[in-house]
Amino acid sequence: MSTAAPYSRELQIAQLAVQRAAILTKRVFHDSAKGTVSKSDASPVTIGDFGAQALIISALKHNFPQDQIVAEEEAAALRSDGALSSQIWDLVKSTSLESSEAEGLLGGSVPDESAMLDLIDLGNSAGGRSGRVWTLDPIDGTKGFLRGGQYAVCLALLEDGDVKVGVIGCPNLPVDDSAPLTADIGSNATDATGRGVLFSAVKGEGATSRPLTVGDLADGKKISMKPITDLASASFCESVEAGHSNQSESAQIAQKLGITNPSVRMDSQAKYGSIARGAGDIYLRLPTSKSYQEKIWDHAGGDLIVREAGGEVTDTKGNRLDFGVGRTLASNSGVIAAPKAVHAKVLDVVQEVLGLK
Ligand SMILES: Nc1ncnc2c1ncn2[C@@H]1O[C@H](COP(=O)(O)OS(=O)(=O)O)[C@@H](OP(=O)(O)O)[C@H]1O
Ligand SMILES: [Mg+2]
Ligand SMILES: [Mg+2]
Ligand SMILES: [Mg+2]
Repeated sequence: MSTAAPYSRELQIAQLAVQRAAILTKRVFHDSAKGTVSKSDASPVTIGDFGAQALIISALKHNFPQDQIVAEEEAAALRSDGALSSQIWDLVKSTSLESSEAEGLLGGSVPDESAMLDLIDLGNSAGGRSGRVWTLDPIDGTKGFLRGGQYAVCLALLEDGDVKVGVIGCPNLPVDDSAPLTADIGSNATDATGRGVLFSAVKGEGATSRPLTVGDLADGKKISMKPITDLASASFCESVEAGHSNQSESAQIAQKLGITNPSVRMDSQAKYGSIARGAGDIYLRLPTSKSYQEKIWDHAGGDLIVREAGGEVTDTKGNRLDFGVGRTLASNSGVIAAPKAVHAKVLDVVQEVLGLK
């Protein structure tokens, strides 16, 4: 007698929900009016972020009504801006998967505009150490999205603070797992043929990649990090924004490790997916300020995908990322992701340069 793979239903719903949301974000990218507004921390949010959040939460509520949701966006700004809200509603009501069977699994369309706003606000849970919590970044790397660079639609399931399922849709990464890591800022690579990848992982079951929206969900191929023995040939990636990661410290670390390639700067959790499939080797995110706390939706899926592909992910103190303390990674500082075989060496140099040892 065969038993279903663990979390198979959660994985299937998460993959379909991310696919549908990614279709919405691509529609927004090709539309000149992105409805960009500036949030209180001066970061941008677009109708794509709001629309993708509404569609994914709708699918989660339909399938897992008891689960908590921690998502990046909230509807407050839309409740006081009817024009923006109706722009998003136009998108949400007209975006669906081609397969009616898949649409049925997601619970079909959102009933009306007011329900859409309420769905967006269901992402306001506090998170924490107990129970099932989905964490969602409808567009990770909004700045990358706006400039035609990398961005990702990110969804993960935590159970008692532990990541069990991670799904990351990257519309602008090459499908080919062996394509070299490139910074493609402003390269107009968006939607070019051969782009769009869906990374997935279930705890204990490994990590996969597959084309984002083409083919059967069962088509996922196992991915693993590149076995590296010689750090001199390693490639490392980091944020585009200097305010998100200390790039002068990372350059010193790379030099001390003997890495000769310059860093590849790309937005979003596409960095985690890229190293998990061996297109790159190391992801460094070094804190720029003591006060900024990383958000759980910026890391949960990527943390699992890299670890299931044979990597190690810690903060700069060497601790595993702790997703059970709320909406942020309040007890962590920075991120160091690398193949298991070299992680300790990388961490050692990080701590030396940061004066942590
Ligand atoms: N000060 C500071 N420090 C560190 N991180 C920050 C900071 N401010 C914002 N953010 C979060 O960074 C998310 C995108 O960062 P990335 O490194 O993936 O991309 S980027 O190259 O920096 O754009 C970005 O995600 P999105 O808002 O989903 O785009 C933010 O959640
Ligand atoms: Mg944001
Ligand atoms: Mg983000
Ligand atoms: Mg975001």
